[in-house]
Amino acid sequence: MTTYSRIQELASQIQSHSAQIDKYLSSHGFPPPTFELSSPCSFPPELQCQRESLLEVADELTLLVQGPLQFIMSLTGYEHNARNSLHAIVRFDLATAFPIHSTVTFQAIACARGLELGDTTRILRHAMTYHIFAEPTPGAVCHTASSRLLAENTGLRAWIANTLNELLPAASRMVDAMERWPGSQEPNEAGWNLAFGNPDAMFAALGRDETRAKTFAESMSFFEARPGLAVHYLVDEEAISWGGVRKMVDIGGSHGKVSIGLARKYPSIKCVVQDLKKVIGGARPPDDVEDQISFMAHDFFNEQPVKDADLYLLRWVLHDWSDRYAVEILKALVPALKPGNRVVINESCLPSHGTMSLYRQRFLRATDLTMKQIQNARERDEADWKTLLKGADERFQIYDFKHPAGSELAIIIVGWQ
Ligand SMILES: C[S@@+](CC[C@H](N)C(=O)[O-])C[C@H]1O[C@@H](n2cnc3c(N)ncnc32)[C@H](O)[C@@H]1O
Repeated sequence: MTTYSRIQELASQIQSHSAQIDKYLSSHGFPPPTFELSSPCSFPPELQCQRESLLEVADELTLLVQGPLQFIMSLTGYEHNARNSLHAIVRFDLATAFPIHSTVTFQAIACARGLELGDTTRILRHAMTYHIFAEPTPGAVCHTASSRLLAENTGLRAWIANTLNELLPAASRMVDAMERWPGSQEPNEAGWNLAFGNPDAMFAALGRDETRAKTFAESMSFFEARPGLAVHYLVDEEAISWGGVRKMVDIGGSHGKVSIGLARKYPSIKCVVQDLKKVIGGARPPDDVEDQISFMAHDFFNEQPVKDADLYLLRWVLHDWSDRYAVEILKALVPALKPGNRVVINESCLPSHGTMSLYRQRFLRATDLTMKQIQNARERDEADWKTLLKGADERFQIYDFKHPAGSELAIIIVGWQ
């Protein structure tokens, strides 16, 4: 009997997944993916699962074939520079320095942006190793699908700028912050504070810096537009029996995206959107749901003033805070709660041991580290959510953890006894 090694098994799975993807693309009239300028910058959403499976096995194969030594050395020795050429491309706006369909010289790009020729060439040639720009003939530069995306997508550029201006310096000081403030739960004792020599918590500090706050806001708008964060996962009747909800409070609800979605779907629901005064300022509901939505300035560390709601929502709020502060936010809600009320927490839920492949966990675990690096905040798994709620008040009872397929956020339904 022939026995196959793991790398052969993986290679055969790669073959099978790629064939299925190819078949779907060709039978639906999509071109096969290439790095060329004309290649679409994303895949049809129906291929999401198949692509994830392919990426998962391809990742394992790459790591196995590299071997531990080459893999660790590549991560530390050069992969970090992938971000640095991208940083330069965004900072100096190199992707818009020449028309999408033209081919120009390195010199022309350097001149267009007032940069030194040698630096420009080195940055671009490094980026080209990731198929960001190409050099079709010696000394000539043209766009690829990736560099075109950088030229045309302002949200993506804001995302990169925010990540590399704020998050990368914070990440690089995480271990120093761990040494200086071991186990700290304070939002102003994180890598970000050491990186910028700033004694204030990142969100507060950025709020006072108009330019950085604008880039942060644009980058979050871009990030939130991803399909995995769509509000329909929460607004669907399958997630929560919204039909029976008379009044809900969207705590830290920003400009009311969820409430607007709910009000449009359930004409009898009333929603109060709470956020900080500076965020909610002159916010007004859209005309078609103005009778159903109201905005209220409220700091969620203070006692919840709306006492007659039947459901309180915390969407994507608690992961911005360490347990010490998340408990305070939950405690401030307690005086408003009555038996039969529900609290819905819509947040990431880290997988329990053995329930998700290491490859698929990587994004979630990386996000968890980012939360630590910026504010000593965190992502949580089911056990962490239980501990957090019990720590706030024994009367919180978790009824259900829902993980809608395709959603990046779990729906945690909590009752009040
Ligand atoms: C990551 S955003 C989530 C927004 C919204 N819930 C959503 O799902 O899109 C966190 C929100 O918490 C708000 N926030 C931060 N500190 C707050 C506070 N002390 N009181 C009320 N809202 C606050 C922010 O202004 C922001 O709108």
